[in-house]
Amino acid sequence: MQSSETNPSLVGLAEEITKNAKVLDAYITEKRLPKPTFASEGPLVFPVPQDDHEMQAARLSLIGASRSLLELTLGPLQRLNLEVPTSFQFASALGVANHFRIAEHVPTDSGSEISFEDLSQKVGLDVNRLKRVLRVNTANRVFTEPHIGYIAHTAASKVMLDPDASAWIGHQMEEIYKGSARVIDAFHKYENSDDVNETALALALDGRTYWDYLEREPWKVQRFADALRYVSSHGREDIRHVIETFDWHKFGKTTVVDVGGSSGRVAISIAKVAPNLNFIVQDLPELTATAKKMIESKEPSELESSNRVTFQAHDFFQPQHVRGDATVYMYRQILHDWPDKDAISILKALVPALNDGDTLLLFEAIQPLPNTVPNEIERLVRAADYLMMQKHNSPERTLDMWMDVLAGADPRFEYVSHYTPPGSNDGMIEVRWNGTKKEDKGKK
Ligand SMILES: C[S@@+](CC[C@H](N)C(=O)[O-])C[C@H]1O[C@@H](n2cnc3c(N)ncnc32)[C@H](O)[C@@H]1O
Repeated sequence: MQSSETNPSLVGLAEEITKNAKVLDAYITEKRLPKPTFASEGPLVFPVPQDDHEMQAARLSLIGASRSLLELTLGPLQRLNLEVPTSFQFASALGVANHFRIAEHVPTDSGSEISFEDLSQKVGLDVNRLKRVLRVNTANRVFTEPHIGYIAHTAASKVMLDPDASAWIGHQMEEIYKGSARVIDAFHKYENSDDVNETALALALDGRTYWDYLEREPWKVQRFADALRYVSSHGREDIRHVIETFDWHKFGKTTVVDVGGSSGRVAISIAKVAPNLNFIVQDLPELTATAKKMIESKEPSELESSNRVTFQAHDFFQPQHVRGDATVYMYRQILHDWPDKDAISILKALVPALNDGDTLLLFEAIQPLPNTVPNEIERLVRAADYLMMQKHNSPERTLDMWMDVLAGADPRFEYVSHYTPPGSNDGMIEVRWNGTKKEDKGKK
């Protein structure tokens, strides 16, 4: 790490901010893109395309330098004693606003507003509580109070009008957030357990694993699928980073089994760019039923690719029964939900279906080593790993950790390649099944 990163000066950071802000502003002006603003007409996504790596790098530098400048200016004491604790109050108040669907009842026309009293009637929340919750949000630029007693949208509050974005906030604030609050309790109670039942989130969910909890509350299955759809189509989690850079044609005409494929969104996206591939999407019975309904309601334009996608209920701990037609088995963001011993069991359950030369694709984040990526990325990847610990007692894995899981499952899994596209959180690890390897070993 450069000393300018560990010991930056206020002016040096301000200059870096100015330099990158000018680059981005010139680009936005030249391309006639909408200017970023807090106002309700503002774009919901920073108006620079994801695949413009140069502009995204300028943006990342601007965010990084801005955060460093803010943290230095606050000073360590104010940052840790005030800024960090206040941030979870903002998160809580956002969760309340989202839960009561307040955004849907605030008029969206530019310049229009609604009184607290009228809003209280519409959302069914006591006016005093509503006012206090919303004023935390307005201080965070989610909604605004242009006149005392009246509420209007900002660009940020309009995010909650997207049902998938709202599902994501609901999943985070009504499920994940509860687990974050129980980490200390879980550490005391379960010490160094790596059991999926003994997590901070399980403590918050009456001892149930997240998947058990979902199974008993079907509408939350739908919300989780919607939340995944949202997060997988934005920013670093956008599945297109990997899908559009991977060579799907090399498999020829074949069937891909997407194990734990949720509502089939990833399979359908791949089917669009890979006309040679058919997909079987496997998931828990509740999700599979939901997915089938979602497919039926698809736009005609989506149907061409979704026709090549079928659904099957399958528990991935049970032996894989799709064999023969299928030569590729894909697991996207599956094994990161499981501690090593369970991830190994999941892969062992695949082995009976494999023929020599079949491919296993692990479509997963490959965790970078500390201090090898900009702090802005480091924050995200470490938070993701911490979340996996709270939720499933599982880790986000480095490449070496992935290799250990594969070796633990079966020595006949042979590493072929891995990569993480620029700007992507997801990576791809390609593995080939070498069915003759064990026999060779046996002859020795
Ligand atoms: C993090 S999600 C990933 C979903 C999908 N692959 C994607 O990338 O959007 C994990 C998925 O695993 C599924 N799942 C959990 N336990 C399962 C099991 N025992 N058998 C099959 N699927 C399971 C969940 O229902 C969920 O859809």
